[in-house]
Amino acid sequence: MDRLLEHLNQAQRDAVQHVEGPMLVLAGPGSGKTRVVTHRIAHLIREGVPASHILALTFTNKAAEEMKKRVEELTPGGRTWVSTFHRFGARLLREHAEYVGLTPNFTIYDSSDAKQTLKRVIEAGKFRTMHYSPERIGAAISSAKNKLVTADRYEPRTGSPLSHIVAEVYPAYQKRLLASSAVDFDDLLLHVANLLYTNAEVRATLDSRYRYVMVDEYQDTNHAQYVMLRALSVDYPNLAATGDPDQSIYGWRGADINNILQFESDFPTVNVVRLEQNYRSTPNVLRVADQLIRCNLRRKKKSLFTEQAEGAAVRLAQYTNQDDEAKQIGLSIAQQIASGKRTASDFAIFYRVNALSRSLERGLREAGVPYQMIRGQEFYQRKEIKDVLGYCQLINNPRDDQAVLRTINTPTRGIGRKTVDLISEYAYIHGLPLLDAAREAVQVQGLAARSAKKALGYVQLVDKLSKLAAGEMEEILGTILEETGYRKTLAESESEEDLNRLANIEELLTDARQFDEKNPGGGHLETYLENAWLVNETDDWQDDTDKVTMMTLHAAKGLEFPVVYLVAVEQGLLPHERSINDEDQMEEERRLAFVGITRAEQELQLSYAVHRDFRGQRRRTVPSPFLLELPREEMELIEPNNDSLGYPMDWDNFGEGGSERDESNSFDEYDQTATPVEATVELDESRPSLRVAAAQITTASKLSGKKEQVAPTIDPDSFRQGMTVVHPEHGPGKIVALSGVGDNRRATIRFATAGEKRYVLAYTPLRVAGK
Ligand SMILES: Nc1ncnc2c1ncn2[C@@H]1O[C@H](COP(=O)(O)OP(=O)(O)OP(=O)(O)O)[C@@H](O)[C@H]1O
Ligand SMILES: [Mg+2]
Repeated sequence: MDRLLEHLNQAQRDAVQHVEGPMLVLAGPGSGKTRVVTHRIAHLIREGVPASHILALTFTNKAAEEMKKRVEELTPGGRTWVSTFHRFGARLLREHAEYVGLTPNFTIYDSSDAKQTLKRVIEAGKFRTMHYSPERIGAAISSAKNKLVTADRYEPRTGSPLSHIVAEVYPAYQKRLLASSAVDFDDLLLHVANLLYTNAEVRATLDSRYRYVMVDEYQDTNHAQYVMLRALSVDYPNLAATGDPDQSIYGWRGADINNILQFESDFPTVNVVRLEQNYRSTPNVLRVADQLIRCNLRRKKKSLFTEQAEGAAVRLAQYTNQDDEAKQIGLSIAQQIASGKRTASDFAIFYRVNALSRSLERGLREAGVPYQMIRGQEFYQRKEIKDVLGYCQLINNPRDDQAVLRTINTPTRGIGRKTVDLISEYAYIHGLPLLDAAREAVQVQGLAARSAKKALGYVQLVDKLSKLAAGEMEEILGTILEETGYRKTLAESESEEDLNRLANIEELLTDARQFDEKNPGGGHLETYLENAWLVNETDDWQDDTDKVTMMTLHAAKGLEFPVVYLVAVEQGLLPHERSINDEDQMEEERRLAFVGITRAEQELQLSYAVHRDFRGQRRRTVPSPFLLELPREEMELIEPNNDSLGYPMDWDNFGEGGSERDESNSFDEYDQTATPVEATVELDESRPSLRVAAAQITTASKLSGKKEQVAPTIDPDSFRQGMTVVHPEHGPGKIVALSGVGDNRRATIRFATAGEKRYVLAYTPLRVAGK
């Protein structure tokens, strides 16, 4: 048998061998949907379809990379586009930026930059926002964008004061973004969908370029994504979607479950394939999952079977409090590892919101269990990182006003709020980007000559940095740190916080160096920035290290682990408080629990604590109503040591408890909005660059001076940006920037008398000052 089809069942083979026309693979968890996507790509290439005609889209970078890896294993050398929707959107938009009024070097604002911009728009326009926060207004704009309602078509609704405010603010916000040549995350999809919708020529070109479009996790597409996919499947209607409506968990981000339910009416000739065999989980896990999801009324029934043998009973554990929960789970994992039965990477712990992870971290740490927490973008959200990248943004896109505001007085250079306001006003009147307005500072009315001079100094600094744009990333960042005085300011500070910041900056340089190794030759500034902008939650996840994985239920989608712990299955947390009075949202919460449960291969434990400290309050919890929906007769119930509990556990009535609960102090921690922006923070010592290697350099003067002999004894890796080194001829100098790797590692050094010089480190007799 054909090796590609060998490890597939008949239904999977049918899907993989489908070539022309639309296809929908509708199937439950663990049935091989993702496997079908990768194998089908390989099959298409095998059938002679050029790899460049195939586009595969999914939702996280991690999933996209995983797919890319599989496809490369199956068909080495094929160059298929496997990407997230947002990256794909960014790519198309750069190609066609002018159609939507952007420049190709546009900046992508993360949610905090977008929020700042919105705040400025509200302030500058003196909009009467009443009691609506910028967040509320921003969420309403985002929701409109996801439904493809552009600023000029937004209609206020009678009876909705918020919509009247949005109708005023949204166009002003959009105008401000365009003036800065910037987009927010939603725009990446909105602009592209609109472009495809309104420009027949571009649409036809792209439709014919991407003839075979595949989408995994189709149930999570929103309207904008749907329009994009439809537009790319008109002349070549070979759209293949795989998904499971029971796993639709992004309703709050505009995902529209109807996209999958309507697929068959959108494409009447669709080939619908159902996969019914689950290869992931034991029958025990599947029965629990099935019982739960049956309680959703708005769903299509699916059947799922497994040939796996009966496994361990699913456990339902009750703990005294969250510390007990964390401690017991930590100990249990430690024991299983110690007995040799499992390794740390076999385990995953899922929770509804990130804030629940703190006690678990402690529990694992105390039990000596290595773990990694998946928290996404946090690193790129740090102030110091955003500050430095702000300069990069400006080099890449001088119209980016948000980047000017971030950097103009960072580090402090005596440009005060008043100066910035006056320049902003001037920019507004003359329709100029802020940087250009600052360039004309002497003409700004009311601006003191001294302030104008400082503003000009800033402009000159940016101009100087802009000359670097084509360089390597490590060199660009190093020069920014040096020229702006950013590093110096941090290094001279005595505060612990600044030292941490300095360490993060070191890490950024390491990150840049790794990037340069993968993208040699320089000139990749925009790609580097785009990677930083479009980081997702699971990006930092290392699946090759032996650690327990801790993540939110949302991040767990598509993954699988031998042993899964789902914690804090409590009313108000899972289901989340905000969902409790809304049947649709309750169904989505149930789907979220279903996603968590179906990640388990062999063992699953659900748990809740009787008391939980959350957001500074201790309260008696109510177990999740979902627990009542499970087949408890076949589950193993684990009770705590009841001495500390003070009352017996009443399994039949446990849903009734919680009378002590203080409703006014609800669990309203809702960090869903943070999902697209959060980084692995695996304790503190994790980042390699924090361990700045001690510089050990053998000076070349001890050697004969011949290059061949010098090279092997110098360790170019031990030089760091900002270090003071001594050159035998020019004396002491400071390393301004570094670039290149190995024997090609170069340094730009600024000497007190000899000015700036560039050296190949391996061949230059330098020593670290003080050594
Ligand atoms: N025919 C098969 N034979 C053996 N193993 C299989 C087969 N098909 C899939 N698998 C394995 O089953 C597991 C689940 O497959 P996959 O992740 O593709 O399922 P899925 O339908 O995408 O699940 P989810 O809905 O959770 O995303 C994987 O480990 C996969 O390698
Ligand atoms: Mg999958």
